Amino acid sequence: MSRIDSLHALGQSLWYDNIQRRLLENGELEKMIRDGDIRGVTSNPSIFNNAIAKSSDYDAALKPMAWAGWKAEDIFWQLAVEDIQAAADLFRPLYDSTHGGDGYVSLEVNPYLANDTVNTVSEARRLWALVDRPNLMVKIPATRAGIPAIQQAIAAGINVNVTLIFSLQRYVEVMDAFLRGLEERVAHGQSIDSIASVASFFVSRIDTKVDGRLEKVIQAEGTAAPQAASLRGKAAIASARLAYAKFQEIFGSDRFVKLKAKGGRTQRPLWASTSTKNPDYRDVIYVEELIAPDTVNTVPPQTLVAFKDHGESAVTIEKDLAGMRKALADLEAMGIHMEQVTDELEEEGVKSFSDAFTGLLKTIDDRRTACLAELGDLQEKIARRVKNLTDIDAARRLWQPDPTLWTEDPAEQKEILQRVGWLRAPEKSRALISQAKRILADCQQEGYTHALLLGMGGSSLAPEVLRLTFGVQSANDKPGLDLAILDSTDPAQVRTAAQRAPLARTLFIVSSKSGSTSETQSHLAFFWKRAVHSLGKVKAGEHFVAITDPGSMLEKQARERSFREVVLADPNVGGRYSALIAFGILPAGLLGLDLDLWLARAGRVMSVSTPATPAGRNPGLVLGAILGEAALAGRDKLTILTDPEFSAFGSWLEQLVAESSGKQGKGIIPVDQETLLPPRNYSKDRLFVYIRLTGSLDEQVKKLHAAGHPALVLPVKDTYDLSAEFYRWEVAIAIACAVLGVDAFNQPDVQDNKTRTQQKIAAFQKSGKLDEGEAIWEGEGGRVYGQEFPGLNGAKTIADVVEAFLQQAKAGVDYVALNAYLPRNPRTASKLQKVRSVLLVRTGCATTLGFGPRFLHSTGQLHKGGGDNGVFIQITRDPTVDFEIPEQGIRFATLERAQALGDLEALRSRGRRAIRIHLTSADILDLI
Ligand SMILES: O=P(O)(O)OC[C@H]1O[C@](O)(CO)[C@@H](O)[C@@H]1O
Ligand SMILES: O=C[C@H](O)[C@H](O)COP(=O)(O)O
Repeated sequence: MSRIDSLHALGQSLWYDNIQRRLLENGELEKMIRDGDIRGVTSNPSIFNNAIAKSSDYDAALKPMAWAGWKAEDIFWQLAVEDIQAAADLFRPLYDSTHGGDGYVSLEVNPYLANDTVNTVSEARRLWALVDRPNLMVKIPATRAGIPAIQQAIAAGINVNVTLIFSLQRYVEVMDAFLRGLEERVAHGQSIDSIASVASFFVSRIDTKVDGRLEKVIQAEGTAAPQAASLRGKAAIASARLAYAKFQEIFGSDRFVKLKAKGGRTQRPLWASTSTKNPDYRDVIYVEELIAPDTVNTVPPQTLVAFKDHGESAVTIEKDLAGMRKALADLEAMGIHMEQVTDELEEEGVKSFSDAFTGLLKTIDDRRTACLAELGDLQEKIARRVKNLTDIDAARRLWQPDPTLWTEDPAEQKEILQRVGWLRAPEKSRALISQAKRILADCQQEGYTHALLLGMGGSSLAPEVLRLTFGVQSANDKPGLDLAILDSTDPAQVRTAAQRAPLARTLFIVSSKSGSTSETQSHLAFFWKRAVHSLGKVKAGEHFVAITDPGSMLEKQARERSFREVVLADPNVGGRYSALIAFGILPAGLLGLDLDLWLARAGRVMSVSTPATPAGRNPGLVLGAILGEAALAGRDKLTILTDPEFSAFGSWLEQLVAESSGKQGKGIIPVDQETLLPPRNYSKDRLFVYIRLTGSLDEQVKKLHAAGHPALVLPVKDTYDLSAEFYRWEVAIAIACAVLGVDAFNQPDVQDNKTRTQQKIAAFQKSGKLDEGEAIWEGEGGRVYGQEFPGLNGAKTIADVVEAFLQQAKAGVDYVALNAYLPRNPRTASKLQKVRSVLLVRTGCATTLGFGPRFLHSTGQLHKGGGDNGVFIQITRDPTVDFEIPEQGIRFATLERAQALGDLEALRSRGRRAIRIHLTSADILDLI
């Protein structure tokens, strides 16, 4: 039997005098409950001050409320209630199994109200309703004004933990108030069997004060000094033991027997303030000396550790009661009057909790102000917008979904009804965990080492972010599969993907919601043929897994070819919102991620994104309000900054933001991976967002703030918070689109590009060549296609062409998009990044970089459907390798070029400023 079990066997429950978000989030509190260490939790304003002011645990939760314009006190109660609810939920099984005997969590009323009966009662009612858990105890101080409040709260059916009890006399009043409350209920025919209460008798503080007085007597070295010395450390235990005797008397009386017959429970004494303050005393003295049936002892962390290590259990409460009485009498005789002592303690107790509360609110207020500064000139707009989103019931309408939140168009409305399944993904996707684990375990056992995911946009971006963020993790004591993605038709890139892993050890994941995406179908054709060729048809199937919507063409193909597994996705989720359903979960599992933790992190954000959450606390809703308002105010270039650990995140976010918002001439332009320059390089069209893990960009972000740029800092704790960010941003974008008045779930301009590409391929299949059109410029190293523009004729070099073309770009309004139909590899990317930085400084415009055809499934929608503020430079080059796409009569290079031509044509059909620069012998760096 553990030391704590022994204590419990004697009738004393140990509660924990501490709460902290970290303990709730990292499973520590849950473990303590499971291990039987604690049977309840108490909090007070000092504990919350300690928890909030001395940690960064609450920063992420505090931000949206600050941005939404909440006051410090409202922020505090929201945070406190969340912790109390979470703890109460963890204790619920204990509460249920003990039929309300234990498993309580206490939350104290506002300490400023300690002398105000009426407001204490209404505060108790407010907290009871707000926390809404049967195992809550509302703490009410046993001040004079508190006594009637206790009675009224009990009569109202509220569980009460009476706090700050120091004197025997007051304790008797507390018990009386409790009984009166029960009696009142009985008189009104109300039940009393579920009402629980404890009376917190504060112990160590009595010794601290009495010992202080004794010390003076000892210092005076008079005749009373030896007796004073012998009385040190006696007053607290004596008072508590006598209090217990009163408890026995009152709860053994006929008065209580009557109530008991109606189901009334005793109001257990709870020994509070039981950490040892004087290091000369045993560190578990206020536990060991007060052990009794029907009691609770609430201990802070250090006392719990000490008791677990060396606490001794025996019923001690009745030990030497006569001696206890004598000790108190001796103190009186010495002029140390307990009534005076306890009056002072009560007053000081109220003051110290009020001071802690004041300090706490001040800390929250400082943090709130700092958060508000991140909004720059958007502050008022955001507060107004969040209020408006509350008024229009945006969260409920998102979850419902009510399509009128986004659109009046009946066809769009119909589609939206099947597009918000992702909201419940953190819960629903739990069903996929065992499947993902099984596939990984089987593959590991069969000697697979690699996976290649074939997919575009929403079907590939999240898996790639996962691979880049987490690397290959270990699962089942072996590495997970080394996953790569292929989302390019560039032949060199197809080759790289094919060469990366030996076919015999590679699992191919064919990922497509629609099942018919042409790039994915081409990749499937290519790799299927290779697999059949080297492994034979039967074995080839074992190397393929499909993730797709039920009934898709891909499902059919996969079944016909006997794929190892066909994972059917939730059809009520659109591609770019699919990171937390099968499209993201299976790859995450194959990489070896801890899927329980992955979904739990997203689940935490989900729990504060529901319609029941106040709008200001909903992290995605507030972020959406900011994104939408910023765009309306001309800050439509969402510039994504991250610490290196999160650097891949932006490529997923690009699609979510651009494809959701970029339509009907509106849109938010995601700017990812742009080199961060000093603030003078930016205009008023920017909204920066910094996903902060280590703070490597703190200094630069500070400078942005100082220069008046809005730059939101979103703190993350570790890489597993990525799932929480996926979820937060999905809500945010859905809300931002509502603010902008666009349908967040369709991509009306993507098809045009596809159709033009298909036409070009059809023409190629007839004539054997692609019609590239007439070059508008031809010179050393390359050719240029598109609409002529001023300055072109005088251009001698490609750099001159670029320079002249970009004369059209308006600083602070336009963005310059570099769209490269080239292999995406580090060398090419770094050259293009260099070009990008030069163009940023030269034009004063935000710059983006996309690789075709990948970006067509990401930012492509915005390029065509968004505002006319894009200036597009396409870059193409003839490939050095090429492969046939089986059964399609074309090669990859032809498909890639047809896509580039279709893209340019689609842009120009909308009057966009766009050229294609075809590099013959010139290098990418020759563009600048
Ligand atoms: O999963 P699928 O159907 O292959 O689609 C891939 C991508 O293509 C689009 O439908 C259009 O670009 C995206 O929305 C989507 O993520
Ligand atoms: O409910 C618990 C009390 O608030 C707590 O035990 C006070 O302890 P202290 O006297 O150590 O502050």
